[in-house]
Amino acid sequence: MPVAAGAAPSRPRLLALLWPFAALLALALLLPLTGNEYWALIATRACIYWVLVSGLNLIVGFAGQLAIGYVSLLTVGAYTASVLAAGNLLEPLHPALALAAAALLGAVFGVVVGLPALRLRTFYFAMTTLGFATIVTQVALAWQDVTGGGIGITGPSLPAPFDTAWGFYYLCLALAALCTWITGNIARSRFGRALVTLRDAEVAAEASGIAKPWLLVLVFLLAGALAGFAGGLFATLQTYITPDAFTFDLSLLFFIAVLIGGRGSILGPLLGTLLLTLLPEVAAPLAAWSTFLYAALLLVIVLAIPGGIASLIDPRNRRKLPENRAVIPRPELLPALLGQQPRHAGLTLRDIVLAFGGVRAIDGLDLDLRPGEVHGLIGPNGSGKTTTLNVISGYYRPETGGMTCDGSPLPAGDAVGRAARGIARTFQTPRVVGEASVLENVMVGATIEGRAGFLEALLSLPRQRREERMLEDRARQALQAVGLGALADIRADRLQHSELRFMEIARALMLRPAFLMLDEPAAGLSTDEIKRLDQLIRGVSRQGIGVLLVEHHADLIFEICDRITVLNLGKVLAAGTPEEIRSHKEVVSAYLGG
Ligand SMILES: Nc1ncnc2c1ncn2[C@@H]1O[C@H](COP(=O)(O)OP(=O)(O)OP(=O)(O)O)[C@@H](O)[C@H]1O
Repeated sequence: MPVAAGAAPSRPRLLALLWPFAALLALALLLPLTGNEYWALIATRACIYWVLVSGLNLIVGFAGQLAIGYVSLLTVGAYTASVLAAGNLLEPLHPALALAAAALLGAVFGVVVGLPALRLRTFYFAMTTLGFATIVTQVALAWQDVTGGGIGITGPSLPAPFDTAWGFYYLCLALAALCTWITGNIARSRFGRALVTLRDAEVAAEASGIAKPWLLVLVFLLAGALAGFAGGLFATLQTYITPDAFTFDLSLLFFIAVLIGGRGSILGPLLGTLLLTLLPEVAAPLAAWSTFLYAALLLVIVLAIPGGIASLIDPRNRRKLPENRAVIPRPELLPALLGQQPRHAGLTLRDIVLAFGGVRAIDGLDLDLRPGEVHGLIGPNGSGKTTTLNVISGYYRPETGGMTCDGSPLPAGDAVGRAARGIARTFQTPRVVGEASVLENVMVGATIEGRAGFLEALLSLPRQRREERMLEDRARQALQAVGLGALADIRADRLQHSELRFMEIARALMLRPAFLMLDEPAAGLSTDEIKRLDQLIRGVSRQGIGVLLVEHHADLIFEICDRITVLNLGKVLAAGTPEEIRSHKEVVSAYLGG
């Protein structure tokens, strides 16, 4: 039921997805029937918090960035709106314009706060967001002429019909609903899937051509604008603000609302925000203990339900899976999925050298990968096979040597650019997003084909919806082809190891690649599964795709490869057809044995 990052759902699934939101909205619309203005105040506050948390959710819950000090953007928005409406800096602005300016400044500061995330990891980034929150509060205190310093400043007051408790409540409710809709749209778009893939499987995201900096900047812009706007609304609700209103507790509330809600969900954090806003009211005598209550609630959720509220309400967790299921690929579906590759010049490596400290992992390697051929790369452990794959896919930058792809140079060390050159890969240990469905994981493979921009995704415009439908159809086709069609809507972390290997192949095929590099795809597979993998790889190469196969299963290698390169201590020990390799004396004694 949570709106997880993912594919455009079919109609019954859409209804299942939407009814909790519709029920919450119906309850919220009926709230004025209570006639109790105190509830109007609490519910308005919950709506305003959600405007902020909905954006923060994309950063924390989807992108996995620990932005703890997000109260700073609420502060920036609240002061911007108040100062501009009061005319302390310029001529007084209309409150609506002051709120718009708060969103604008929030967006700018959102990016400023977010930029360190491009370089810093987890806790270091969390610390910078906290540092920023302190700076903003100090500026609000010190800039007395404008902000009123410790004495504070009057918040904007909106004109009729928003100048009554219920009038303002309806405005905030409409804005909260709008935020739910737009962030849900992002979550279900290629941008949402890209965010969770960057969070859980960064190398797989890069291999699919997903560029982290741009994506994060867009999300920081959006989340900052929402937080700034929420700040303006907060100042309106409070009618008067001082720096004390923006406590660390409040920042903690926003952050914990996302965590207890669950990562990669919209409904979970929405319920988390409601819970945390209502909790101090229900337990009013414990108000002084609110930080303690938040921390205790967080501990209970983390220990008892690590996936948060979202995991409790996610139907993909409950659907029973057949016990003795088998992956039966259908290579006959590959022509429709992949089309026929146009003839191209292949992929070449010349004189590649790469050393790690004193270890020459690759030492003068030449390799030619031709279209429509399966090229085996074999050798003992530590001979440089995976390193070769990482050099081709741009993760490692060789010290010397050059590469070309289809006749033009392949720049070293550009992992994100490989997808656009038609180079796809799988990993020795499958890199997947466990909390996303199998279908969503596979759809990530064709992220770079999306033409609809962030704004189109935000508003779910026709081109965006059309592309999503096409992408979902193709991903289902790819899953049928590798034999996982029946598991498309299951969470990936419920799959067996062998199924994950086939899922990674489906994700790579989504790119309709010119070259496919498979890193030990048969590892952990049963004999039957290896036979089926064999059929699948042959099917792929028949479509004109050049396959580079790194493998330890000699039977598979000699069965399907057109050419084989044998590495030893980073050097080519032998290269040729399977027959030539089988009768190569040094290979037999060094690697094949006997
Ligand atoms: N990131 C790294 N830092 C330091 N040394 C590394 C790194 N990656 C690989 N090596 C070293 O480079 C050599 C080649 O490693 P590589 O993983 O490419 O071998 P491989 O043939 O793929 O082995 P396996 O079959 O065990 O996967 C090894 O000696 C390994 O220890």
